[in-house]
Amino acid sequence: MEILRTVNLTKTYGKGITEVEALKETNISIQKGMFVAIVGASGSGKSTLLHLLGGLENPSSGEVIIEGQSLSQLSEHHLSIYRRRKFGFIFQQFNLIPVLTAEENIVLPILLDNKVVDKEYINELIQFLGLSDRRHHLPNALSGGQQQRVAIARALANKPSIIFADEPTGNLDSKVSLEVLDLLRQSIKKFNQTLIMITHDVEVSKFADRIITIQDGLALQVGEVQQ
Ligand SMILES: Nc1ncnc2c1ncn2[C@@H]1O[C@H](COP(=O)(O)OP(=O)(O)OP(=O)(O)O)[C@@H](O)[C@H]1O
Repeated sequence: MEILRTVNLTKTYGKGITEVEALKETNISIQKGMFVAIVGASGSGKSTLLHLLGGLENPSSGEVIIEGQSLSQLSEHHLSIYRRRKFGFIFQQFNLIPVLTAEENIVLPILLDNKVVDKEYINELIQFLGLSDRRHHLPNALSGGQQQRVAIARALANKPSIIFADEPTGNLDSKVSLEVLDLLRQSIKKFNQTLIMITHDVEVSKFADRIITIQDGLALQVGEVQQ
């Protein structure tokens, strides 16, 4: 089942001599439950594509359609609610709040959304991500891999349908990277989620079910011909 589709999606930054066509007409379709890697050289347009798919930036033209809902038809206010409820974001920087414990960081997005914390699910997440004995620690008492696992738990806490990850293992050594990727892959299967992840690392992209390559702003789904 398709969860996300783009229709002639483009993004241009700047005007005149500073104009950059960061994303050329892109038509991709992503199936529910897939782990999709976006790969390409530096400056090829990976972050631009991820930010458009996740509703963090507006396209210059074209549309992002998620489960039948066009993001551009939502007001700024509704888009931010939609993003908070439907999406999880993981970045290279863990962005944890230093004065909150691991567990408090994980449940923060739920509290900010005025929702009741599903304690059983949070416990399951904490256990699944191997954080049970670290839940009351502050971020600076955690290793890089543990901090990224907290950031992953935080991204999964609101049970998002799609997780967007921008080089989530970029700050981790290779052994820890593989562990984190394996956990991410397992968690999307366990919680029936879709993962869209940027990487420039070929080893990392091997974890994915599908690959979108991007070159000079032109995105192609591997194995599929763009119309
Ligand atoms: N806010 C912006 N204003 C102007 N140009 C931008 C902006 N953001 C990105 N660009 C340009 O758009 C192009 C694509 O950038 P993007 O960040 O999407 O690439 P990337 O593949 O994610 O790169 P990297 O791997 O280095 O992070 C680049 O030429 C970049 O300079």
